[in-house]
Amino acid sequence: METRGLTIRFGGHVAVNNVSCRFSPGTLTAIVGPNGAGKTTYFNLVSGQLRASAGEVLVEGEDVTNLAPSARAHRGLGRAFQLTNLFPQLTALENVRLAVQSRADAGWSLFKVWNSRRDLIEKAEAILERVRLADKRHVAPKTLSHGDQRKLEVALLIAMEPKVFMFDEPTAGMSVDEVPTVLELIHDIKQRGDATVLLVEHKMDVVRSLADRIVVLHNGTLVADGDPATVIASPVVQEAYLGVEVRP
Ligand SMILES: Nc1ncnc2c1ncn2[C@@H]1O[C@H](COP(=O)(O)OP(=O)(O)OP(=O)(O)O)[C@@H](O)[C@H]1O
Repeated sequence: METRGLTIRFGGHVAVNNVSCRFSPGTLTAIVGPNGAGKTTYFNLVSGQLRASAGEVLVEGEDVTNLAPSARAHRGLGRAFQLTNLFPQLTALENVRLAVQSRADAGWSLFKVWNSRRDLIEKAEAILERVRLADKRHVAPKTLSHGDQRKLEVALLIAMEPKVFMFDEPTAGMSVDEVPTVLELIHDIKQRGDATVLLVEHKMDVVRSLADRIVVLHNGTLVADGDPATVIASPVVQEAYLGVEVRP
């Protein structure tokens, strides 16, 4: 996935400013920066929730800039959303079943398709197992703990088999004991295949433990890009992101 000169203006304010960046399969890139730096807006531009004022988004060389979010999702851009795409009246397993069916172009009927496609059932169950939710398969999403809801979001994303996984602060609001599992799942996604993983994250310990590369945004502009140790040590990050005053 690649963005070229990606820019959005809100009135006179440039929230994302001419960001050109290429992300490779098998790599987890953390996008960091202070509050209001433009990280979530950049994600919105990539996934299509916002339309760019200028620039392009490319997936495997194809320009998707003018496509709606659903069409971008079909091209392989997968973004984890907080339960907005869940069916609350269905169980965790049924939700994953529907996502698996949708990916297999097997339609949206839960019963008709389900009885004839044992392979899809097994796939949904394997995904729930992979995200450590097998024992909660028959539970309604809203009764799950916050951490388990996040795991279910990851399950739905895995079911869609995207080329690019996008996580925006995946551990936000989670209790301390729930964090490691979700981080493990994200690590596992990167390890398993050749997925491109993008992570917006404030917590530097999380970034350090997961990222192969760090991109820093500041006032909408890309100000640093490289391997974690180099980027974290760079004066621009010490000053702009960590708030350390750097003197010559
Ligand atoms: N729809 C909008 N209309 C006007 N301004 C917006 C809109 N969306 C974002 N902005 C502005 O764009 C800038 C970037 O916001 P954004 O939420 O992308 O930052 P962020 O880096 O994700 O911050 P945080 O870490 O606090 O989530 C901010 O100044 C914000 O106020």
